[in-house]
Amino acid sequence: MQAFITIRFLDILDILLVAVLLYQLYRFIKGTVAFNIVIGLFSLYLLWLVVRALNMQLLGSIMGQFIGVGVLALIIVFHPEIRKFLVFIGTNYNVNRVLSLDKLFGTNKGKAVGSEQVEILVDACFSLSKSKTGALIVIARNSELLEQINTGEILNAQISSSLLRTIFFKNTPLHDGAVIIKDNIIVAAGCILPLTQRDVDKALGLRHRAAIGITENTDALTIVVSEERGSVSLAIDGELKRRISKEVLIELLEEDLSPPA
Ligand SMILES: Nc1ncnc2c1ncn2[C@@H]1O[C@H](COP(=O)(O)OP(=O)(O)OP(=O)(O)O)[C@@H](O)[C@H]1O
Repeated sequence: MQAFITIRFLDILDILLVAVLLYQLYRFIKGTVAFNIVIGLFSLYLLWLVVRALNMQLLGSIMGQFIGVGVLALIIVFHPEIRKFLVFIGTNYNVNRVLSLDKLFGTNKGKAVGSEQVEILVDACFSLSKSKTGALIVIARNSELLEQINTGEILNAQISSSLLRTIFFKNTPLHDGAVIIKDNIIVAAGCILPLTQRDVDKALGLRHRAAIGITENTDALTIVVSEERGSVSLAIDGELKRRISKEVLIELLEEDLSPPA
């Protein structure tokens, strides 16, 4: 007897790819207003299917017209999200890790920040925390962050605790904005980062929103020192680990900055 449904390997791959894409899309829009819009549109689509199944002509044709222009409307409404999503696909560290030219040609640069520099960095952060000096330090990994670097002042200086404390010293020209570190070098200071659009704790201000924002679409890590509370937090993959101790920060940095196996 002929099997009623035949499932090919490609069908399974197809379903898996759609599932991964939907999951990435969910992660991307979760907590944003786009999530509510998607739920609203999906409910409308389900309603339209029911209306069609019940053969309700008038309502069906009105909703059909609406759904007919739906794709165009979606592109217009979600223009910023679609742009961000495409950038995310292109710069996401997982994709970069798999397709990395460095890896292909065996020129992997190793750790973005060496163990010695991690210690200097952490010392500087806790010294800033003690004096309640606000700071925002981004460590770039595979993402180049050129767009953000270009908004600041290029320094290309060795990582040193005194330099970091000087940069963030209140009322100096470079204390506003973020420092970006790449390949063991302080590349730039006074950089402007994208703010997260997600619903975060209302107690978090712009510095913390910027720390989260840059890690949502890139594989960068961000250390943020609160000027108000003196607490130190670390943002990774759009999540903020708040009020962490010196030991935990060193541990997390060592773990996350290790080159991919
Ligand atoms: N988009 C941005 N990119 C980089 N730095 C930013 C950005 N927006 C704000 N900042 C920095 O954050 C500072 C303002 O921080 P704000 O007090 O709003 O944040 P916060 O999260 O409450 O931090 P704190 O706990 O230190 O007060 C600004 O002076 C500026 O240095």
